[in-house]
Amino acid sequence: MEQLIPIVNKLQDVFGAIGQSPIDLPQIVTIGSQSSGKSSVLENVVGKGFLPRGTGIVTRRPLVLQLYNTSNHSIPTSPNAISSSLRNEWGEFLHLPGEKFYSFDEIRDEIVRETDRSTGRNKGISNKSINLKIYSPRVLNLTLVDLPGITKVSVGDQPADIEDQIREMCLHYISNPNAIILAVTAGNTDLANSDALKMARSVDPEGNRTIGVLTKLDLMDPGTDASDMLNNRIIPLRRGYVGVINRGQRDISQRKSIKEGLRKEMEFFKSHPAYRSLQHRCGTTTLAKMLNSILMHHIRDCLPEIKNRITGMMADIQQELDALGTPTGDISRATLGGSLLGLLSKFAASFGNAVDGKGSSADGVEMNELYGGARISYIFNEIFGRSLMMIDPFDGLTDEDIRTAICNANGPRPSLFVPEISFDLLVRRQISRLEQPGLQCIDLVYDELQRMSSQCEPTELQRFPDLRDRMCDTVSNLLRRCVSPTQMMISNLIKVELAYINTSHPDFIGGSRAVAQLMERMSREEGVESSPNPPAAPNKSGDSDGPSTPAADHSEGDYADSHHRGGERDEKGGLMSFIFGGKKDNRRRSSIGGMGSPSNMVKLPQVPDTMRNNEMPTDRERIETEIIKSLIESYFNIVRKNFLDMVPKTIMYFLVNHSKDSIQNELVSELYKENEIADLLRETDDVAQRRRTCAEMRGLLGRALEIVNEVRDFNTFK
Ligand SMILES: Nc1nc2c(ncn2[C@@H]2O[C@H](COP(=O)(O)OP(=O)(O)OP(=O)(O)O)[C@@H](O)[C@H]2O)c(=O)[nH]1
Repeated sequence: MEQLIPIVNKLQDVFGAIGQSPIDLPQIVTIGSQSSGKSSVLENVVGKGFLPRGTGIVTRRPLVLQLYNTSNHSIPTSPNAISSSLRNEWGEFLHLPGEKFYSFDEIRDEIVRETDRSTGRNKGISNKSINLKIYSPRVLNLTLVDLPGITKVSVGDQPADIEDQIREMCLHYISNPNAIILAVTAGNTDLANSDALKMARSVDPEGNRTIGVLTKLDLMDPGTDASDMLNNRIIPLRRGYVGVINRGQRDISQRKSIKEGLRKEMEFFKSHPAYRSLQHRCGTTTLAKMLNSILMHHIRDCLPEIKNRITGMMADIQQELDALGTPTGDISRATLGGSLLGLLSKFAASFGNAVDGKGSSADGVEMNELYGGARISYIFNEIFGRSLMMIDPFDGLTDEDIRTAICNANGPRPSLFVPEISFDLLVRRQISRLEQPGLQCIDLVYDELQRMSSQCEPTELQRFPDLRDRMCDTVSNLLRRCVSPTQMMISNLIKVELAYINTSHPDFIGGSRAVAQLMERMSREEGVESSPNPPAAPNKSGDSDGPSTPAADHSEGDYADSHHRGGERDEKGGLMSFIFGGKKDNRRRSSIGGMGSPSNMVKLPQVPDTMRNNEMPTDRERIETEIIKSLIESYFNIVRKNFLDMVPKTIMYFLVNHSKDSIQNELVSELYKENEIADLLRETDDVAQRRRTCAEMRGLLGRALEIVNEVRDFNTFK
């Protein structure tokens, strides 16, 4: 194992430095029959005697042993860890946090105590693991698992199904594909009946991660030996078998060291006639080498992926270093001027491209969502356009308001015709309502341009916060300056509309056609209801379902036709004579008549401060209201259509195109000033620091690649 320690340490160091997770080495798990020597094998592999051993069932809970190498890199210890150079090896139990065990005898005692704590003293078992961490400069970062021995007959407090319970426990650990299975069988027992081998085969049928370990070869009957087994002849395993001799119970009682045990083991195999020719299959050192080799192959299998990660990181760092460029302090004034111009042009160009839809955003959003000019188009069509079409031509205008406006336009005497002045007044009021959405649309596009400008910042700009701030200010000022004329133009669009209500617009319904339509509708309704009465007031928005475009309602042909037809209807009288005096308004008359005969002295009521029509509208008033409404709707639709067309054009001309076309000149005239260039292109300390960190990181990654290559070419058996 010792050979691997420096290599793995080097890799771990490099990974620690570059912030990557270390290689996940396989766990080594021992399984085997009771007293076959599992704990002894593990101890020898680790090189430390700290596991309880003895006859009968000793390991009664899984022991998960995590080894941490403490040689020269960060140690995962508790906060009050003492890193004494004298006491540089210690153990810590999960169930005793913060307590350090510097003596391995004490560790062994604590394992016994903790086993008894949950299983009792009478040979009970438990699948609750004991977790022990060993910190040492002489170990690999490995996890080893010692499991209770497989037994068939329950004794003491053991449950009747002890065999099944232990089997389940073992299967849990050896099923992990990252586990190397040490299937321990005592040499002096029958290999064909080895529980360990049977169990290992059930989870690793190919034998890729199983090593057969034969213990107690020193206890075999004289004249017998394990050469057939070691030669892989009895139950063949892909990785074969290793024969070992652990310290016997007497050696342990006499406190013989592991080192002494290993020496005795070597002597035994060298002097034994059957094993002399099987040295490559004998001894704890051979087992350690096999483990080494497996670990090394595992590490090598991980290397291509690690290498990929490192080269990927290197490319990123190089890219960042390129973006950070040369320190500006080292650059001549003339070159600095060129760099500044370059940055300004790059920004202006990418802003222009973003507006025109030619560029791509720095953060690559163009595949997932709309970007740049496309967002402006969305604002025009989806936000402004849709909202405008949603406006009801009679928004904020009730039939009652219209009636009052008609009365007011009439003045002291009722008019003979539908008073035009009330249409003029009301339609202006409705047209004014369009201004606000137009102005809001400017704000939306303004925000969008601001957003685009921040997305267009070249990455190099991050180095120069002063320049970045000044560029932001310049762009913001430019955009702000463009906003006022745009607002003024949008307001003017409304003013222009209000300046002249063009009732001879070809799309306008006109008075005659409005009347004609109403007549048509009334006669239709009369026909249906066979009612002699004039129709009740239709709903607020006339008889259309909602706002509709004038073009859809009345084509030019319709218009001419309607004039004609309207004229015909006029001559026929009917409704027109009803409106303009042909028919008597009975209700009004009776109401006036109700004011009493001159013979009675009537006291007039007081004149109220605020006067409104409080009677129900007369039929004539209802009809007048309907006519005014269809005039308003028709004219409003004409203006809305104009506005829908003109607002985007105005915003594009005064705000978007103007800022796009003048951004480069603006930036240069504001920021390219001989005496300010050096200040603008001064890097902040953290940029310099970042460049240093990147350079260091690049060095580290280079070193990591070297190490990875070294490990790849390393020969474990040299
Ligand atoms: N002579 C000799 N004794 C051994 C050998 N291996 C183990 N022993 C002894 O066998 C007994 C059992 O050894 P352990 O290592 O505790 O066996 P285990 O498989 O861990 O035992 P459980 O955990 O109780 O199943 C101990 O007394 C060891 O000293 C060996 O190779 N030769």
